[in-house]
Amino acid sequence: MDTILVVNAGSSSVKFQVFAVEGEGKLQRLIKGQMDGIGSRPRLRAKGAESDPLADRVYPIESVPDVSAAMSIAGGWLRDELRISPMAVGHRVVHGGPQYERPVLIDHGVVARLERFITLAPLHQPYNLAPIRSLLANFPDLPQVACFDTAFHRTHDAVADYYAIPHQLHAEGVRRYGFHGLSYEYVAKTMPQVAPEIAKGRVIVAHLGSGASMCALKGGRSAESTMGFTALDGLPMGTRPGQLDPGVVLYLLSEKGMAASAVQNFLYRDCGLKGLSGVSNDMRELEISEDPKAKLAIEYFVYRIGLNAGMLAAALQGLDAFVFTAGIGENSVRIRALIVDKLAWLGVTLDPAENSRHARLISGSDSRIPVYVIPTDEELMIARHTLSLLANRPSSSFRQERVS
Ligand SMILES: Nc1ncnc2c1ncn2[C@@H]1O[C@H](COP(=O)(O)OP(=O)(O)O)[C@@H](O)[C@H]1O
Ligand SMILES: CC(=O)OP(=O)(O)O
Ligand SMILES: [Mg+2]
Repeated sequence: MDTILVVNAGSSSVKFQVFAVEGEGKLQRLIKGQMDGIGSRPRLRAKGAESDPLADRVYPIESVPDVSAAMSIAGGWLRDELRISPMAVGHRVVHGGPQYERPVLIDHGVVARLERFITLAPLHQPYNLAPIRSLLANFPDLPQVACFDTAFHRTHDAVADYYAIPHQLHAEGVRRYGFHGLSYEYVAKTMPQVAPEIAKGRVIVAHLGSGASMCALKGGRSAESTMGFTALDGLPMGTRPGQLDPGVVLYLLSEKGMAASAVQNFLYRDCGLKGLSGVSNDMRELEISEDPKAKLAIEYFVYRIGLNAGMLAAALQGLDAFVFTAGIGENSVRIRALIVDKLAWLGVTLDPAENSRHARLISGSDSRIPVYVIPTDEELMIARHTLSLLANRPSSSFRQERVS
């Protein structure tokens, strides 16, 4: 059976999925798993196509020191116990810089170019590249494809991606990119089945997970995003502040005497919901906390989403639908209700019963525009890209290149 392995490596986990390639390029999910708790309590968990449990194993902390080690344990399990030998591997790579507008087949040159963006995505890029390097070293003939969070946003009007700084810096790549593009692409591709007429129009998608951003879609293409040069900008997130006056960074450097590396760590790991609440970066814990600062963190999160919705509606010159996705957007009844309340000025209303049962359409029957919940699937998007890139190669003969 031909299979594609998809890897989504983060700072403390490696998520993976295996898809079977069926006739006419159809993909069937076979395995969904993750190795998390790297550096704390390493644990491999995986389920089959019917959510049947396939593995749940805990490892000694010293045997899984980093993402590469996690990847080799998960890879060994897939290869040795499940006899999976993929014809290709697709990876989520968060930063593709100005050059990559679409997924690309990986070679050493690609890896070297992507390494340049490590400082622009320190929470993601090093961990995205670690499994790529280790597979390239161990299986040099195995086709690997990099799929970028930034690529989907390359359809912005040029003016949208400038900062008001001297032009030379823009030419060097200091510009707005936008992230979560694989998630937005999946939602944009799903919209025509959900609401064909609206999919041609103006839609705001709110990807609310550990990282959070919003995207303005016009006719299924990205027109604006709340994120910019790095995944720090825009909405407040689990541990990142979102929009911040650069004067705050100057203050930390000059008044607090912090080194640049300390500021980087602070902005990526200690701010956002975690910093503001002092309780947790996890929305579930904030929702059950009685701490007034946890309530403030939720209020701030919702407030900023409301403000940014106004900005994106202006970018689109109107709005035909609003979509929630990712961990918080797909699961939190309360946060969705609070956000819809912030959209009341647009004539948006909620159907509380439909919201409570996580229906696809959660707006009220009198709402001026519909509000949807569309669960995202970045891994399926990566598998689709990987397959189509392989199929379009001039000399595509996968079977010769499989790992044996
Ligand atoms: N039932 C829920 N209620 C509220 N928040 C939830 C729920 N389930 C998951 N989340 C939140 O979703 C976030 C993680 O989202 P996810 O999309 O998985 O992020 P990532 O892929 O970036 O790790 C966490 O803040 C988590 O608390
Ligand atoms: C780009 C980004 O913020 O990704 P994640 O939500 O996975 O942290
Ligand atoms: Mg995510």
